[in-house]
Amino acid sequence: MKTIVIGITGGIGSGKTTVANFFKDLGVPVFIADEEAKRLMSTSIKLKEQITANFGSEAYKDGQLNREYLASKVFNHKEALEQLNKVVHPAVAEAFLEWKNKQDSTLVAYEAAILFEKNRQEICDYTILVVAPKETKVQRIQHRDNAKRSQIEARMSNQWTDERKMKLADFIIKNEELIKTKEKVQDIYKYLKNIHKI
Ligand SMILES: CC(C)(COP(=O)(O)OP(=O)(O)OC[C@H]1O[C@@H](n2cnc3c(N)ncnc32)[C@H](O)[C@@H]1O)[C@@H](O)C(=O)NCCC(=O)NCCS
Ligand SMILES: Nc1ncnc2c1ncn2[C@@H]1O[C@H](COP(=O)(O)OP(=O)(O)OP(=O)(O)O)[C@@H](O)[C@H]1O
Repeated sequence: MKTIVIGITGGIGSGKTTVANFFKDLGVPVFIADEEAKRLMSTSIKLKEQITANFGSEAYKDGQLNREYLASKVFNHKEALEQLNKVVHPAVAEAFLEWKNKQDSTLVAYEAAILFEKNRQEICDYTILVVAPKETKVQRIQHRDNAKRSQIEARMSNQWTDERKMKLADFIIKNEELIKTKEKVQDIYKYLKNIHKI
């Protein structure tokens, strides 16, 4: 039977992982691209070599991915970010396909910050865009990661605006009140189960 892929995306701090976790609670297996990217960047010899060649040996500290260093190199330099995306994204895409084939579920979810930007909706049957006001997103990330506003805004500037992404999404979740977000996830889940007779 065909596996139905729900793509979950949204800007930094919108609440993608929160939405993905609500799907997980309903039994939907979730692939988190950010996490898989970091796992591969820490374990794949080929990726490690490519990243070190492009960004220098500081990209790894004691064998571990130096996230702060890489973030400082890429989020204010479009070409550097493109360079990193070019080596990491194909590896993540391959890992997703392998993962998908192993799932014993008709519905699976693919959560990624960068989805429409890289035309990854092509691998999804449905897409969900998670949105929240800019100030809310900044405050969530400041609170969660103790990040500076300038660092958050640098990442935002490498992502499409919500308005641009809204035109492409099948479902939009306005993630403000958590209980409403949870209900919306349940509604989408029921709708998909119903139309696919799962
Ligand atoms: C530079 C890195 C090491 C910084 O790691 P860090 O733990 O600080 O951030 P993390 O990966 O958890 O991402 C947090 C948020 O940053 C933003 N972000 C991450 N990667 C990108 C990107 N390529 N383009 C735009 N925004 C991005 C997203 O909003 C994301 O949700 C990491 O973001 C990275 O390797 N990014 C490039 C690979 C990538 O695109 N990963 C995302 C999914 S494939
Ligand atoms: N509706 C909400 N109300 C209050 N806090 C929320 C809500 N949604 C998410 N949060 C909190 O905001 C932070 C960011 O949420 P989450 O990690 O789900 O976002 P994300 O889009 O996956 O972030 P990132 O882009 O950094 O990966 C988390 O600390 C989360 O607990």
